[in-house]
Amino acid sequence: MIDELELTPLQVTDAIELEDNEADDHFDKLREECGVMAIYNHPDAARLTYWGLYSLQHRGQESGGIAAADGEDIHDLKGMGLVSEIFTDPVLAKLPGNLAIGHTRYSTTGDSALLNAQPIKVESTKGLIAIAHNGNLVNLGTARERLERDGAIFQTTSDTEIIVQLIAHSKHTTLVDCIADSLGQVDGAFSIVMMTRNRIFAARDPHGFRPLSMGRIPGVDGMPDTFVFASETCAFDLLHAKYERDVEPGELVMVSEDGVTSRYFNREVQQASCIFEHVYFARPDSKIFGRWVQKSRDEMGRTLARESGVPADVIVPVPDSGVTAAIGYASESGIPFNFGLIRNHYVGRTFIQPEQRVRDFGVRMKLNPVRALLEGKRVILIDDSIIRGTTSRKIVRMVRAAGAKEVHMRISCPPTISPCFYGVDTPSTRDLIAANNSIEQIRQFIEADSLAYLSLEGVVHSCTTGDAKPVGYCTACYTGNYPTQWVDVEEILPATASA
Ligand SMILES: O=P(O)(O)OC[C@H]1O[C@H](OP(=O)(O)OP(=O)(O)O)[C@H](O)[C@@H]1O
Ligand SMILES: NC(=O)CC[C@H](N)C(=O)O
Ligand code: SF4
Ligand SMILES: [Mg+2]
Repeated sequence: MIDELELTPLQVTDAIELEDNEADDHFDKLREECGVMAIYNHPDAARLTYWGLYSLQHRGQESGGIAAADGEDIHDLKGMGLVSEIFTDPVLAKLPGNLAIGHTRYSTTGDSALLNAQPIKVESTKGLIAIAHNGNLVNLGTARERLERDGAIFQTTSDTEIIVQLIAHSKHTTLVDCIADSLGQVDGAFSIVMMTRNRIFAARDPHGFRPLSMGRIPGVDGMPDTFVFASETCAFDLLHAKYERDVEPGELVMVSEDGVTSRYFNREVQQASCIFEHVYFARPDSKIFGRWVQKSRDEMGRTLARESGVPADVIVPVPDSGVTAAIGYASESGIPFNFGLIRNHYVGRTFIQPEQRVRDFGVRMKLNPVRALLEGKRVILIDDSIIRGTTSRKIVRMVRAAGAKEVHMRISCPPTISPCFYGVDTPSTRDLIAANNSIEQIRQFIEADSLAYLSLEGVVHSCTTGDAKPVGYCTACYTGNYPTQWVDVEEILPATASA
């Protein structure tokens, strides 16, 4: 990892002869989101937050931070890079207190810079407030201008600070009213955790785009329980915290000396949780939106096998995100599953940070074929998504070069035709291969023998089947039907419009 970070872009590009448009591939990536974490009432709150962030590292690798409160003050520490690179024992010792919140970031609004790292701490007339946010606010221009006219001085260029500035400028008398009032004024996606010197708040936007769960660690020897909030429940397991429930869409939860209280700041809109969390972002060992991700992905694979099965000798996942769907596909089809592509786990994503002009020859470095499993075989490759198609193209070539007789590509979600404005950094419409090409054209481009995607009905079925109360999902990246009114017109113009 250290060696990679020390490579300059010049050294990387000089050393490798790039094929096709490999040089641009880091822009093809589906960028992750952010992970948030909060602990109430634990003598080692910062350390528990650190462990939680470790489990949420897949949601953002650009920067991380922890703020802790000891009843008197809020201390915070933030840095660029992975949580393991930022937080050591001496660093954690500088974060005393029983309350803490933490964040791991992949930027969606504002540069990837220390300035925009979270938690963001603001001193206001209501006291010190720190916030950590997963999601992306839309239609910010007017709110920011209005706040600036009212005398707000922004410390960052991220969307998240709007929320704390709205709280700081709210005319309500109690802090909880100020928070509820402010959350009612912003549009878009937010799963947030906030803290003051002695309270923790957790809230989700009314559509419930991003996940946020609440758990509890039972107190020992008659001590009070510890409350935990995390983007994904995989963060609870390491802390021996028990999942209690989700923070509901439009809900604001407060934990204080008086216990847990809750109120709704908006119950007017329909739930539209991000279906792509189930497809790609969240870990399969997490329960999000009240449902195990593993269960959804397995069913995506099974449904894909039923919808577009093809005779083959082996099912090969594109690791890591394609693995669970491939297991489902293999069980349903009866075709053996095997790891025909091996992932090098030491290729970290710090290597492809957006503002570094580091050119990505990452696919060949990250994935390598297992010739012994592929030679002479009819192979079905399972991946979760195709964005520009350049990665799939390289993988298909790689598998064929390793001796595969046929290569069939199956994708465990529908074609991605529209960008996301709610916290997932997909490219604009003109760069999404499926927005500008037919499935047959994409098949030709990636050089597969056949290509099929899971249907929209199939993905929704996979994320709801067996649930007593199925949640409503946002599927806008497959349909273009956005749950909020605001979209960036430039971003949704088709490729032909820019020609
Ligand atoms: O259109 P493409 O350029 O082919 O992009 C899509 C690929 O990128 C993502 O994986 P990623 O490499 O981010 O890694 P992961 O699956 O290990 O999370 C996604 O899961 C696809 O594999
Ligand atoms: N990906 C995210 O959830 C990012 C949160 C916030 N919009 C930021 O850019 O910092
Ligand atoms: S547009 Fe796609 S990625 Fe964005 S919130 Fe909706 S389903 Fe998720
Ligand atoms: Mg992948």
